[in-house]
Amino acid sequence: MTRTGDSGVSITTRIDAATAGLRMRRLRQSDWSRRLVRETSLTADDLIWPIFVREGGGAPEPVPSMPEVFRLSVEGCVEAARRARDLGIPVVALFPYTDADKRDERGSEAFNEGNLVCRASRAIKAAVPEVGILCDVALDPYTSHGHDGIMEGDRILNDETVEALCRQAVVQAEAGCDIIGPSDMMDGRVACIRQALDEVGHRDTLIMSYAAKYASAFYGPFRDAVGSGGMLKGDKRTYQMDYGNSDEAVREAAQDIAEGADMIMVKPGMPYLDIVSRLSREFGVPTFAYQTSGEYAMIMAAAGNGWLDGERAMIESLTAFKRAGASGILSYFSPTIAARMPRR
Ligand SMILES: NCC(=O)CCC(=O)O
Ligand SMILES: [Mg+2]
Repeated sequence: MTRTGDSGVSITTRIDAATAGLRMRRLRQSDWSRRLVRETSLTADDLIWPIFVREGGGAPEPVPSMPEVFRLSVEGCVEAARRARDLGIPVVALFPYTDADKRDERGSEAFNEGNLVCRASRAIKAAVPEVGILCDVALDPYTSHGHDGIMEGDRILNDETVEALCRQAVVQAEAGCDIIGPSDMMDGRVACIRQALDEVGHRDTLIMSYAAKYASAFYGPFRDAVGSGGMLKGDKRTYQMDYGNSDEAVREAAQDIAEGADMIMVKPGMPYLDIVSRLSREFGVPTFAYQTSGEYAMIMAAAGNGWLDGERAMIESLTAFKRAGASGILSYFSPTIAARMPRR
């Protein structure tokens, strides 16, 4: 059938003339052609799975604001690491739930070589050595005020905090942690941590710096998960970045790379894809994105209400990180996704 416009010229002729015969929809007409030309795809190799560890044994404990996410015993973490290995997920990231009675002003529990993260790390290394372990370096899981550093009045002290972070990094590396993830946003911490690790012989321990970590509303459920929700006094805007800034992220990343970061990270993820894209292109250093607890909770809540297809939304969101230039993603969806993904 030939349709004609007002002038009597066929629409087909007009479109062909205007597009020089190029019809973009040809490539989208079937599943095989879409698969054939797809530019970006996701595999289990792209995933880092953040897990929450708690004291005691027994069943996994649900995190109310993160449906289907649980706080695990040390033995549960070992099970999770086995699952990661079986699913082809290269790395698990450990986050401790710390009871109020183990927290203090200076976050001393961070240097306890028998703390939860260290015990979980040792247990995983012993049982599942083929899975990488990432441990955050920051004091917030251990401070009574919920800040990432040491406080004086209402100020977070940079240099005193960096000294503490170096001790924390060494304790974690001693416990088998493969990747140190400084998430504190103090200045100069990457160089000091690198030096501290090297001095005690941990030259091969990697550093993935949270280079551009924004002061964000998207961390809310995570703070519940690790028990710092109610504790935080004020906010983190004097050390985490202002969400209006992009050039500043470039300067932050340049600094961390110059100080010895092997990999960099942007956090949060979905609202900051422009930053992921900019940093990955600008530096060509492996760049990761953290799809935060708030992003996870949004998708899960909407899916739980039947407002969107959760399965499709999670795959789309994670693929978008790769399209933006991320080498990989820290995501609470990791095991669910990996179970549905082809292995490279
Ligand atoms: N340093 C780790 C985090 O702050 C995670 C935040 C989140 O998942 O919301
Ligand atoms: Mg910095």
